[in-house]
Amino acid sequence: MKRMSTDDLFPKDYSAAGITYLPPTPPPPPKDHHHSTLASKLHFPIHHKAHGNKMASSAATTHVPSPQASQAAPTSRHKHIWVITGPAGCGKTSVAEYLHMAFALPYLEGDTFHTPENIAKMAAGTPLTDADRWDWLILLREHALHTLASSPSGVIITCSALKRKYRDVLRIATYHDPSIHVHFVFLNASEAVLMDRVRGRQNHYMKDYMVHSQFLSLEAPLEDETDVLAVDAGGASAEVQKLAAEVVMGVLQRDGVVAGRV
Ligand SMILES: Nc1ncnc2c1ncn2[C@@H]1O[C@H](COP(=O)(O)OP(=O)(O)O)[C@@H](O)[C@H]1O
Ligand SMILES: O=C(O)[C@H](O)[C@@H](O)[C@H](O)[C@H](O)COP(=O)(O)O
Repeated sequence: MKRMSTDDLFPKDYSAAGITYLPPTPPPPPKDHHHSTLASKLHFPIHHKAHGNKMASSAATTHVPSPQASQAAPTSRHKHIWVITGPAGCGKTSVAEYLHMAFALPYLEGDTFHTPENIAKMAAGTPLTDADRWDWLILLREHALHTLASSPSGVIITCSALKRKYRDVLRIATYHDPSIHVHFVFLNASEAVLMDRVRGRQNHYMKDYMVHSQFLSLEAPLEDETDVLAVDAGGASAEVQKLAAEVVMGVLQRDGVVAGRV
């Protein structure tokens, strides 16, 4: 694998490094059906939509900025790294694009930080090993930190972060600056649901038969991972996006955020 230079880590031209700043278009309307089965491995309260669920009823009252009206980003006491996590097909990209618009925060797409070797491996149907993932995770963490320098209120990144030790690599971001807070928005849905979604996705190197390997690797977050915000990702895109935005907004409100114009 190619060794990283400082220029690779902190390039002048972000687009060349795969950093995605999406254009200001609203997310597409929902086009799918609700599936409610949850991964049995999860040890956490999960944020559901508001149907007789205690967690959801408080979330339902949280005001979330609409994606079309997000010019004024909320200001925060802390620098937040929002890691949108979960196995392939759980909706990381879809949720990250929504949060990017809703909160006017930069967004780094984790898939674009893989080496060509890793992409070729996954495209050929071979799951990555721990050794394949370390440099990817570190690169993503360093880019998130670099992005915070110009966007101090926060940055959104997508990263499957399937194992606890991978999440720990991202948590090291807080060593650099105690005002940095890392949050994992864990999108929780069943293997069958994700298989269906990945099967329906076009032009992506990750094929549906890779979903099983992702679940074999998955170490769903434990209760002591207090920086995890678990969201029921089994529903339609619009529902999942809204639940994710609500948990983010909940943190920002607790953080004493001054809400921007919404
Ligand atoms: N909640 C959802 N319900 C149905 N389809 C979804 C949902 N979220 C995303 N999708 C679709 O499923 C596929 C995988 O979603 P994506 O956001 O790329 O997941 P990930 O980034 O986690 O691999 C895409 O085709 C996307 O449009
Ligand atoms: O969109 C997807 O299908 C996923 O995001 C997928 O690409 C993936 O999860 C990785 O980036 C591979 O790395 P891991 O094997 O560590 O998940």
